[in-house]
Amino acid sequence: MTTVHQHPDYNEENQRLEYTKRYMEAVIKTAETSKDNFQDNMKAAFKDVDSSLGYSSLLTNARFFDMSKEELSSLKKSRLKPYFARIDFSRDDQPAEEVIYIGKTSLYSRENQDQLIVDWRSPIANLYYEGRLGDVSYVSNGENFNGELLLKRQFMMERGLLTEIRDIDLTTNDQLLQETLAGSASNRLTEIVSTIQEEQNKVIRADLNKPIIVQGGAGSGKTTIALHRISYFIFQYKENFQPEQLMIIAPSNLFLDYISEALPELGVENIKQKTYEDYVIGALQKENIKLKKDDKLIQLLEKNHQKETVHALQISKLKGSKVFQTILNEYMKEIFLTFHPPTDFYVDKYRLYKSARFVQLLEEDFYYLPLYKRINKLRSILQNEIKHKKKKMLEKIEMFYDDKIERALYQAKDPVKRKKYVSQALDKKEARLNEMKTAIKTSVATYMKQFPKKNIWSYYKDLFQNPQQLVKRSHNQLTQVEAENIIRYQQDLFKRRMYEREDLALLLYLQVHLFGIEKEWKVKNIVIDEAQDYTFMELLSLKKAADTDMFTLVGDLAQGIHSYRGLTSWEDVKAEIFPRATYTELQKSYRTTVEIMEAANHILKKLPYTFPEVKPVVRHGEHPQFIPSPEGKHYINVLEAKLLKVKEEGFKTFALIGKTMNDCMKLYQQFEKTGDMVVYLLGEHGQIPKESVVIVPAYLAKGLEFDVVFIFSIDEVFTSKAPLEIQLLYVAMTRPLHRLYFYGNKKTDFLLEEDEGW
Ligand SMILES: Nc1ncnc2c1ncn2[C@@H]1O[C@H](COP(=O)(O)OP(=O)(O)OP(=O)(O)O)[C@@H](O)[C@H]1O
Repeated sequence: MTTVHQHPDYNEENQRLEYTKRYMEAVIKTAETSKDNFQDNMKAAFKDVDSSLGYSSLLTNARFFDMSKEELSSLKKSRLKPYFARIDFSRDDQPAEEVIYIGKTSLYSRENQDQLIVDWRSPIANLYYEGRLGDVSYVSNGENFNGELLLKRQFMMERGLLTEIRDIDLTTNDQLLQETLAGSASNRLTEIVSTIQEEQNKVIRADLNKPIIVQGGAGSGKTTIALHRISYFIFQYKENFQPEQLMIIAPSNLFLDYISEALPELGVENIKQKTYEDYVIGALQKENIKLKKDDKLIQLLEKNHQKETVHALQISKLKGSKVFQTILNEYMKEIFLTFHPPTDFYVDKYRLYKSARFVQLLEEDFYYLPLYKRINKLRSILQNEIKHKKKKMLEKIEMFYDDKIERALYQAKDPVKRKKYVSQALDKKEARLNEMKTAIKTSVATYMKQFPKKNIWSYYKDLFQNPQQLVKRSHNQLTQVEAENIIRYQQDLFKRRMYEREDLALLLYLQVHLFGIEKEWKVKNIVIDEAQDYTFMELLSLKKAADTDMFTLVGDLAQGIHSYRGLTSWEDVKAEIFPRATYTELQKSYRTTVEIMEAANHILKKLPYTFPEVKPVVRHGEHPQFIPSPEGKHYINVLEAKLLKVKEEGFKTFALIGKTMNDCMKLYQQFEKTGDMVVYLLGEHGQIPKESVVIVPAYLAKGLEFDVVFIFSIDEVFTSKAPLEIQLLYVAMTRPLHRLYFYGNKKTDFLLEEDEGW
């Protein structure tokens, strides 16, 4: 094996690294103290360096020394590994070749603005991810630059020292990737900037002004690249957007906790992170909403699930489907009609506004506003109108009576009569003026009173009153029976003052169109992980609420365990919600070994419909293994013995995955009773403890990964009768990085064939 010192350029690279580290130190120190100290800090950093190397030429005054807190913090983080790659690029239009060092953050020379380290997100760094040696090009600020890529080099470093230099030529496959993947999961996602693959890079850097939908197999890096795309977005648009204007929506708080570790590394920790429920509850400003437990999946997994469950699932599917878009749109048309005034607007006897004009403003001019906001606008328009005409209207009355009085004064001969007439006219004038003043004060309020004043909750309840009406609103897409079922189901919920998850999207859709939502819930860019688990209506209402179509949707239909309500294809989402979206598929998987992925692919074939096979990057490991488990106390002993063994092998994270939470609780209790090991039972809201053994049901393990996974069965077995169970098993089998064990009574409990050799 060659050592790093044997690389022909070792000395040059080592010096470069030393120089960069020292320069970084001086910059960091200066940023932390005062910019006037830069020279002194530079002197201190290079004090023991041979002056013949020419570093003294750097000791000129810093012409530019501004650094944001974020820049300083990322610079500090990359002290021990300032860069991970170098490319040499000879641009066609320039005589000298450029030597570019690529790192997680950029570093400029304060003296001449040279880039000592180029950020991985910058345009030229794209050559590292996409370029092969030879003719290449890259685009920066819309301009194309052609040239030749002469060198592509990777650096391994430990504690700031070079441990390996690797030159990538046309034939070497990506060893760095292989090595990275062979490492252990510290239970969390990390950044992968040095090993991003070409197909992944395309997603990360895909047009930032367009939505993107990524269908990617298990372990293809969807979560990881979605986070890198945000990081890339922030880098490109840091001048225009605050991180708070970006948002990640993830399936559970557990999942948010899981990804949270990768966020600071990527400089995106300040973005909004929410579950869908939390987002909607926040946007509706209804913290105390009583949400029914979202347990339809769990009920479906129970051995003898009831007819009601099937019924409830059908309702979920309908409520999430685009049929409800039609229903809600029709419903809103009806609501709008209740705001068409039957009469013109009068103040006293004066007609100030025609109802037709009112309707025109409502339906056309203020079309962009939510209904109740339009009504507020119209109220102000009427008030304004009065304000402008008030004086004139009062004057008209005054003039009318003054005129009368004057005529009486000149024309009436009899002084008594005249006096009486004038005094009556004066009284009348006074009375009319008072009437007018009252009308001026009250007419807007009176006029507005004819419109309904309801809140979102009563609108929502009114939607589910009459089955025929619901069928009609659905343009006959719902049958009478379906409509009756939905209404019965909803009224039962309303009686208990409850809502369920599927109501949230519909409520949000109505809220956006009728009342609008506060600005803080509008964002510029949204990333949705596990997007296959969302319904059509959820995605649609989110787009409307956030007021952007700039979505990055990543998901895997093969893992669609919520497909009873969620998506079974991306078609409608692309065609009807995100027509501008680019669609990409990722079929290569980076998480697990060939052996485990093959076994998982084999299980997926049992589904009645097909998904393209996921291809693992070539990394071999042990075959998955079935371990027959004895009954009773022994069960835990055997499991613990195996856990200890794999721990000794150096693996760090372990999950015991069961089919249901019930089975997980049973295993957990057995551990508590008879086991010696500390294990954690993961729930929806938990956090994932580091370097420990966790017990988790398969549906919650979705999206997570562990070094070693045991899929166990105590009372619950996987059957191939329902696609859901096959998908759930597939999800569980694609969680491990290195090892997979099945732990139960018989192989067939995990849909494995008895005669399979393992
Ligand atoms: N280019 C890469 N270099 C190194 N590691 C990678 C790369 N791409 C993905 N990985 C690793 O592969 C694993 C799977 O990635 P990730 O969890 O993002 O996949 P996913 O597509 O979201 O998976 P799933 O759908 O199964 O949850 C992670 O450990 C990630 O760090």
